[in-house]
Formats: sequence, structure tokens, C-alpha cells
Amino acid sequence: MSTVLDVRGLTKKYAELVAVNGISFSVKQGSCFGLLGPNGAGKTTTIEMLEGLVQPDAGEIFYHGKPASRADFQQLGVQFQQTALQDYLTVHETLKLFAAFYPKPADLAELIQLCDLTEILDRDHRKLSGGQRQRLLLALALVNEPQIIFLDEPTTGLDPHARRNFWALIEQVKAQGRTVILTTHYMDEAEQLCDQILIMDKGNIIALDSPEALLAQHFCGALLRLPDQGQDPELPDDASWSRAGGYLQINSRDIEQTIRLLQAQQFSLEGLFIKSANLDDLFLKLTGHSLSA
Ligand SMILES: Nc1ncnc2c1ncn2[C@@H]1O[C@H](COP(=O)(O)OP(=O)(O)OP(=O)(O)O)[C@@H](O)[C@H]1O
Repeated sequence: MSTVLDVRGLTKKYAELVAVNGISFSVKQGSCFGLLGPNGAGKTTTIEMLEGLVQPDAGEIFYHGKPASRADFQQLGVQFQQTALQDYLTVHETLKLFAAFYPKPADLAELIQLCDLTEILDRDHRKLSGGQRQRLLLALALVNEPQIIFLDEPTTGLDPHARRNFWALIEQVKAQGRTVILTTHYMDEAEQLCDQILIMDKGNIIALDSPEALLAQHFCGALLRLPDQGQDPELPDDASWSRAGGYLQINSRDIEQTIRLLQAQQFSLEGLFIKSANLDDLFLKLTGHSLSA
């Protein structure tokens, strides 16, 4: 897979605040790249620099191996969280309006089928459900046939069924060889869709790799969670533990040995819960708080 986007030392300052602090990463064609981080981490500022909307103070952006140009920015597909659409237009009219902005728009019939808009073509776009609106916004972001598409929290506020439908749609967009750059507050979404994730905090990269590699680097074995009983556990060196949200969380390679040790140390096992680590746990470990919306 070739590299479609290469970012080196990207920096943005607002007065004394370093919103993005010299970050570097690259994105492969046809992959889904997830940008995650708590509020104020610098995700939006980063995305806006990549989209050509904000001028970096330092660093370089390369699209397809060349310094980013105006033409590159114009060829991006961008799905905003909030897009002001023309009132009183139907879904079909809105699509046609957006298509008219571009010299070589996508085939609208194909786009309508891809984004599953056939049933709602004649509906006023203000009367759509959350999932339908997101599918329309995605179609609008694809109308200029972009090879790289930016999605800003595309499933926020959708019900689980609509989120899963939207994920299937993203998979189809990826299968067409397009590259997806996604910001999300949902860890399960990142785990499901992203080939690579970048976790930011206070303008810096705190983790960058595939979800599987990051979980393997930071966790071994399973996670045991039990209600915090105010006592510190004594565990072997290869186990680690932390306290959060009224729970004691232990990452241990040997579950049986850990349970025996806890019992020997007079911990009650009532409420004990064992699970494998996911990106939520990773986020909590790296930033000290959960990202779950
Ligand atoms: N135009 C601006 N002027 C001054 N400060 C700004 C501006 N834009 C962003 N910031 C600051 O830069 C930091 C990074 O903001 P940014 O919006 O990039 O974070 P984020 O990770 O996208 O957060 P969120 O998840 O809340 O959208 C924040 O401290 C924010 O207050």
C-alpha cells in the first residue's frame, strides 16, 4: 500500500498555547486512520491543517509524496459534524446541488445506491433521522470523487443499529480503495474500523499503531476488575493495577494465580469481572480518563 499522506513535525500555536506540538505520522492508501483524544487534545486543529483550513506554524504535509497544494485540499472529501444545507431541498435536490459545484462529480445513481438513499430521495433533508442524515452527509462528502475522505465523529448521537449500518458503509468506501481519516469518541468504532490509530493528548502523540499492536504492547493476559475495597493488592512484577471509577483493575498474565493472591490478601471476590483489554482500557491507561461518550 502506498503512502497517501505524510505529516512531519506539524505544529500549531495559539498565543502561548501549543495546540499541536510537532506531530509526525503517515497514512496508507485504502486504510482507515483514526484520530482519538480527549477534548482539547488537538484533533480538530490537526484535521483542519490537513484540510488546508488552518495554516500550520511549522511542519510539512505531503499528499502522495508532494507538498500539499491547493489542488490537493480541493480534492479531499470532508464530512463535517454540522453542515448547513439549503432549507426546503429534498435529499435528491441537495445531492444535485452539491454535484453542480464540481466539474467531474461522482455518478449520483451509484452514490445513492452506495449510501442507501433511494428510499429517502424525495424527503426534505430536515426530516431525516440521525442515521439517514449521516448517510446523506457522507454522500455529499463523496460527491467530488475524493481519494481521501475526512469524517468528523460521524456516528455521534446515532443508535447502535444506525452506527453499525454506518460502519458497514465505511467498509464499502474503504473497499473502493479510498482512504478514510476519522475522528471518533467511540473506542469500539475505532477498534472496528481503524487500521491505525493515533491517540493525542495536549497536542502530543501518546500512541500510534494498529489497535491490535497497541493492545499487545500495553496489556498482557486479561483484565480483572473488582470493587475497590480501599486496600492495595500485592502482585507479582508482571502484573499491574490501577484504581478508577470505584474499581480496582488488575492486568495479569496468570488469572488463577492473581485470584489466589487476592483471596490470600482477604479481598472479597464479590463483583469480580474478567475481560480482555480493549481500546477504552488503553485510553484510560494512557490518559487517566475514559473517552467513552
Ligand atoms: N482558534 C483558536 N484560538 C485559540 N485557541 C484555540 C483555537 N482553536 C483551538 N484552540 C485551542 O487549542 C487546543 C486544541 O483544540 P482542538 O479543538 O484542536 O482540540 P480537539 O482535540 O479537537 O478537542 P474536541 O474533542 O473538544 O473537539 C484547545 O486548548 C483549544 O482551546
